[in-house]
Amino acid sequence: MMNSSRPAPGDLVEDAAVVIDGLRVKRGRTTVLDGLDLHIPRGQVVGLLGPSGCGKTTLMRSIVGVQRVAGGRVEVLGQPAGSVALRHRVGYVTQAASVYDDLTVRQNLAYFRAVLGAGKADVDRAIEATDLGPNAGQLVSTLSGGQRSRVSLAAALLGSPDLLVLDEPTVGLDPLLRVELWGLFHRLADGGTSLLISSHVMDEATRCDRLLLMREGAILADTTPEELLAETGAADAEGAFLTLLRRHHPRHALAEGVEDADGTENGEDAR
Ligand SMILES: Nc1ncnc2c1ncn2[C@@H]1O[C@H](COP(=O)(O)OP(=O)(O)OP(=O)(O)O)[C@@H](O)[C@H]1O
Repeated sequence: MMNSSRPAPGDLVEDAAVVIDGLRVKRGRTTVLDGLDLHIPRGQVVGLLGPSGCGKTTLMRSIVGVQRVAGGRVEVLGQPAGSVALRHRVGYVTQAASVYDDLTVRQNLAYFRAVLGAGKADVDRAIEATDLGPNAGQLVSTLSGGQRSRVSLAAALLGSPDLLVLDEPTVGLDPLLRVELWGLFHRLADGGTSLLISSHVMDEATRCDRLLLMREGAILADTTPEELLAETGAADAEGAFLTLLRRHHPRHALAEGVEDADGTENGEDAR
């Protein structure tokens, strides 16, 4: 079933990395999330996919505890989101690289390691994991966009957090580097880390263990890549997402003229 990982009343969710119950968030005058329920399993790579502005960053900010919420419950690793006990257990990489331009890669990581109180060996481990060895002595201001975002990722790996929340970590990276990063994400998950990774590149969906497809603040599907394709009959994640959109918003302009996975026109009566 598509929503099998959502918590139902009475479900055992102790095993979840994140449990969200009735989350409501307003940003400015907009209600971005309006009663969202979610259950993110531990030790898996979970993709959060959806179009720009659907609320992915807002959801991630709520999970890491930096978003003011209007209602509901967000529990992370058994603690309320944002609690002090989670400070070293949750790593968050925002879309904008949050490292110092006037320090080298290694100096940045040494600084964040000291702030976190992580072991000294962590710096080399993080540099190696993100393939930044050749750039370790380079000032961040002189790095390419992709290299800069890898420095932020390296900083998030310091201290080996139990949950990594990564907001579009592969944007601007070349295909080879993307594949390598997805390999790293899965190695981290194999070692027990839980990862929530947002993207609006639909073909990255197939690289995740589980998928959350989001649209206008709601979770359209909470599933696996295999289930998603089987259930929609689509050939790829993009087609599957369009099929789901049409089911939920049959009159949606986006769907107009788009062919369904079965080759039929996207009219109101196609399903
Ligand atoms: N500070 C803010 N004040 C008012 N509205 C905001 C604010 N930040 C975000 N929003 C609105 O909240 C909605 C969700 O934004 P959010 O950044 O969570 O989307 P997103 O799915 O992460 O988008 P993207 O993929 O483009 O980063 C959008 O409609 C956005 O315009």
